[in-house]
Amino acid sequence: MVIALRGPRQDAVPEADAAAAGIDFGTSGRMRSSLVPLGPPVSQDRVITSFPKCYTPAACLQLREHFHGQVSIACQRRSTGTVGLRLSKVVVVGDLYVGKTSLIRRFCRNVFDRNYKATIGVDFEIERFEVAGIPYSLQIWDTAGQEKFKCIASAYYRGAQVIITTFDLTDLQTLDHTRQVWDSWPLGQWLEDALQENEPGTCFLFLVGTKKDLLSGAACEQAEVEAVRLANEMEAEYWSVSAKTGENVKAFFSRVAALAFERSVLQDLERRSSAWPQVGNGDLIRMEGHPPETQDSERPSSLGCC
Ligand SMILES: Nc1nc2c(ncn2[C@@H]2O[C@H](COP(=O)(O)OP(=O)(O)OP(=O)(O)O)[C@@H](O)[C@H]2O)c(=O)[nH]1
Ligand SMILES: [Mg+2]
Repeated sequence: MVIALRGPRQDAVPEADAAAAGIDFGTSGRMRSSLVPLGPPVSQDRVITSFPKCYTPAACLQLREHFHGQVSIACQRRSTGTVGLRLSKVVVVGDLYVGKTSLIRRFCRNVFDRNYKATIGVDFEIERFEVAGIPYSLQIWDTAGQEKFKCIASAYYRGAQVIITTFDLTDLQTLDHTRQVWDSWPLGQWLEDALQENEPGTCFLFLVGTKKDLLSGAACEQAEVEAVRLANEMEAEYWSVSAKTGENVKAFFSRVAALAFERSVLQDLERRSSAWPQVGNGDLIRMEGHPPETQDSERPSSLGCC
């Protein structure tokens, strides 16, 4: 089977950097290592210092204005484990022609092409950020909307931290379709594939309305009422964007990066706290005196992000 997969653009991950970081793109463009290249500092517009705001409070699952306390402390101490070395996976799904590729290209390359070129199979971009002083990278997967390519795309959904479900604000059939897909979960097409490949509750879901530039303010608000309702049902955060004008695109991906980063750090803290080495079989050692005090702030209590 031929898998159509295009790799990251060469200027994003220069081969020399990739080799230094142990990344091998081979001839297919497919990356074989999850190490992040040791490149130059990330560009200024990828530096996230404060918790990015949501699009609207009604469409948002969490209104916090700061990073989780444990995450802030871990970042200050630069004890975020392997988070800065790994790639977090973001998968963009939705009907054909809704603007998935355009959205990703606007963010990653700051370009917009009005000509439609259907995505064949899957494609990905790697985008480097610095979040709260820690390097962080997203691997953003663009999938094909055309039915005949879906089986290829579904193989790449595994391990996603974020699923971005897109629909076209000017074609509400694509929102209806998203609803049908959601309502028929666990049997509904692309969301089924994306969610089934991942543990329940481990992915952030976003619902994104595209082509905002083509609607008047009033028409957009009208379309958004329905979309926000569905987003709430899906427990997804809602955004409206335009790849053509770039409206909300950077703000949206900053939010995606910050939420995914925060969860990665919390998961890493939890993993490390549960992986303390145990000596012997665990019931032969008796502690005398008082155990050393542990600060509550150092102990991750849950993975909850609110
Ligand atoms: N005006 C406007 N047109 C857009 C916008 N986003 C995408 N388009 C246009 O919509 C068409 C489809 O965009 P794509 O990004 O290729 O759509 P896609 O979802 O990737 O399609 P598939 O790869 O087939 O699944 C193209 O002609 C784009 O130029 C937008 O924000 N505004
Ligand atoms: Mg596409």
